[in-house]
Amino acid sequence: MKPFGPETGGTETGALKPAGPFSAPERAAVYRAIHERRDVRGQFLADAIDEAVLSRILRAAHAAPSVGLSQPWNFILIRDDAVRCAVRGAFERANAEAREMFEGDRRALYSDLKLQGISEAPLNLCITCDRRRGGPVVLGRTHAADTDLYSTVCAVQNLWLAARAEGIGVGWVSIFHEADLRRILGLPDHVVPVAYLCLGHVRELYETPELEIHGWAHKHALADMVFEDRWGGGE
Ligand SMILES: Cc1cc2c(cc1C)N(C[C@H](O)[C@H](O)[C@H](O)COP(=O)(O)O)c1[nH]c(=O)[nH]c(=O)c1N2
Repeated sequence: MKPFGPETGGTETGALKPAGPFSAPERAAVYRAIHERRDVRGQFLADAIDEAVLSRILRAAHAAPSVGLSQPWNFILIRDDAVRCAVRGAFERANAEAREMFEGDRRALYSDLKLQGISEAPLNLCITCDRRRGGPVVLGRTHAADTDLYSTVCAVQNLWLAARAEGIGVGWVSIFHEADLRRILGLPDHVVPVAYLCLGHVRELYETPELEIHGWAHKHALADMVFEDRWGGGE
């Protein structure tokens, strides 16, 4: 079988199908994936990810919504140690610079944080956005140029949630000079590296975000984030 194909679903008949709520256990599973998803840096097991599992989570990413159905993403699967080693070097360079951007206690705390699992994770994956995908004028992007990037992030989130359901941990690493990633991965100028991800099986995950555990940041209450009708709640 060709890897990652063929597509299933999508009858293209234009027929509607029932779309009521999921059953209670199905809903619970969806919310569980959402609430138990974590950014993983240090819990990766060495076991390779089975191709069937990888295919399912890539298919979930590829099912994401995209502006004008442009599907601007590509998935670069990185297993070569030489490539990872170069990416790890790019991270170390940027991370040393990042550390200097924080002052005092924050700098010390930053130094203690583990912010990537590039070498430990059995698979690295770069999800890119082709800014030319769909041609010069894309429906929905005519007045919002960055919607191709937003679409790609939708694919990232789909993959992250599907991975959680499969017992695969995902860690997003963004501490790079973009030019370094471009050079190492051979990206053309019109392709943006949106997400560099580390993937691998995990047996355990933290219950709360690691940055919260280490006192770097805390989760905000939903009630503080919801406004009515206009910014700030309309006082
Ligand atoms: C765009 C983007 C970029 C990054 C991240 C996330 C996102 C969305 N995160 C993970 C981030 O720190 C994490 O999502 C939050 O701390 C919340 O934790 P949970 O994802 O809920 O575990 C992240 N984590 C990390 O250790 N190194 C990194 O470079 C990044 N970069």
